[in-house]
Amino acid sequence: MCGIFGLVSGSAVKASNLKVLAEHARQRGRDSSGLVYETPAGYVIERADKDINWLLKRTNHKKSRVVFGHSRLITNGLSDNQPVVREDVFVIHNGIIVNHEELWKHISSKRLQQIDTEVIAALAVEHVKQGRDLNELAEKVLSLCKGVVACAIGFPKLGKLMIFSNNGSLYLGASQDEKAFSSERYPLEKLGFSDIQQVRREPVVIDIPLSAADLKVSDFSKRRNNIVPALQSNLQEAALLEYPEHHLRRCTKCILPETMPFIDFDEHGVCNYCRAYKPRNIPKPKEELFKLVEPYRRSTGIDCIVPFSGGRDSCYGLHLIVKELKMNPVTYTYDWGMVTDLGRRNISRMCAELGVENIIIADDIEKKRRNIRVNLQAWLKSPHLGMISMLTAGDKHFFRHVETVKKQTGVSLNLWGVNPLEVTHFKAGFLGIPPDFDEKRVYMHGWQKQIEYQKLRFKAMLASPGYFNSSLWDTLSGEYYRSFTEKKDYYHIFDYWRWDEALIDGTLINQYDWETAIDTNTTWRIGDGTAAFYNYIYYLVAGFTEHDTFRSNQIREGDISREQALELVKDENRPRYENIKWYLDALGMDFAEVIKVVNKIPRLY
Ligand SMILES: NC(=O)CC[C@H](N)C(=O)O
Repeated sequence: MCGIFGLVSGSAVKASNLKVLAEHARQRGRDSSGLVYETPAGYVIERADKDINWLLKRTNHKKSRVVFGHSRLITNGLSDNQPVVREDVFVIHNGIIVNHEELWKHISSKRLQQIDTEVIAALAVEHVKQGRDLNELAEKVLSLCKGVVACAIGFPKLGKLMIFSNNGSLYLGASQDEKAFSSERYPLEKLGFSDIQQVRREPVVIDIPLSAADLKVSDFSKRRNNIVPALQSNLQEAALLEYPEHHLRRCTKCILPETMPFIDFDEHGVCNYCRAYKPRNIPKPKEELFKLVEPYRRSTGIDCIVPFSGGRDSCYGLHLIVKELKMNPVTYTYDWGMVTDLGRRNISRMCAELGVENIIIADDIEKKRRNIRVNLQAWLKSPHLGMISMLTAGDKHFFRHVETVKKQTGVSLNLWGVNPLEVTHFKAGFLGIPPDFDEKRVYMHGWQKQIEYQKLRFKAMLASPGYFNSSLWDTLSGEYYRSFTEKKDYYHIFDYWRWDEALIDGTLINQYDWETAIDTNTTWRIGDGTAAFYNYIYYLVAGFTEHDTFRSNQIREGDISREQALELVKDENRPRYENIKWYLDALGMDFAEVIKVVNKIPRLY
């Protein structure tokens, strides 16, 4: 999640080395930053709600033998920052402690900050005060905290630094006169360390210059936007959301309605989506996959990359990869500012529980959200169901960074946990693209199709000039990577394991304490901050959502009956006030204003 790093040297640390470590940490989050460095007058801590590069230039650590840093993707406690300080201890932490509120009940000292990381600092202070062995601290922290903890705890008055993790997102490089740690292996390799170890539960204690002086802390904070809005309840506002019943004609076999783009019904009332359907949830023998991955297995270190959104399918996929396939994966997450807090917490839960490293590539979240905002403003001027994809275009860089992660880890095998029943032809259908029933998942799109798509979209963009804004490059380049990067060495887990909803939900919730949403009963796409909003629009205007397409596929697979599907979507299509509000808050848009415009869009029925 965040990037943490540090250098401990016999002489002044090299600025160029520090730059390599900081630059890589920045890839993992850049909402704010912090540094700790040693000076003759003691340890100085500087924190800023700015980029780590800004802080590095501003701070005077040229002569320091010890420098630690944090490049943060803020998940908890907007007004606090890392390193977190309590008394004589500082902590830099990557991960989310999902039970931190609960833990405070068992800590005798008072909570002073909002950030989850503070419990680690409080436990450390308590531990030292009780005169306990420092080595036992790691086990204590890890046994109490749920969720990823990959951290460094500094005790300047003892001349010690301790590092440990419960998921392996921490590496230590050592040479004769220098030690460096980082959230990932790659920057340490770049620095030329030949001796690199992954640090897990067994803590590593490093000597740092002893200092009797108190920690000197300074903050630079100017942020005005709340980039981690909380879920809220407001009955008055929620009442603005409409949920009209309708009596659309539906397919007699599945539940797709007549407003579905390109739908037609035969004389029995069966739709073309049903007629063209080829069952997808019929797994091949597992043994085939075992054979296919055999050449990629390694005796030590990671052997595959698991693209990991934190949603139910990638979470269950990870479970299978570790527990059944017995591989040693690293997860990869792209955070573009629309991963919900719940999604982030579920990533943290799964990685901690399975002891799996998480490589996160976090974009410039404020910028990405600004991009969505200008596109939503343009959309609201000329609402068009085929243009909703403009609001989710920013996440396509996910595909570009798969390649970054392959390069940086030197691992080529990708194992995807993509749900085979998740096909949403209608999104492009509303733009005028007919469904391609043979389409394969994830990595398929030809030139011709792209050109056709871009032409239609360009035409729709002309209806609202606001679309021609600075985000266009981000959209187009993301789509380019999505469609045209050469894809190899990948397999789909659900081609070999049947996708079974009850089993998946049960496993995740019971074995991993996986969190579900407060405003819906579905477990699908609850880690995606955009889904509640666009499904609201689809339902209101067209009378169906993604859920109708998904449940229809389940009917065709013989998994559920038509009656069950109708009942399920009646519940799943209900407007999700809390998440729609979160989405608009994150974009800095007014809920009532936006919803009033959406409510006025002419219906397709
Ligand atoms: N992304 C992270 O690893 C976040 C660390 C910590 N939970 C914070 O908010 O600072």
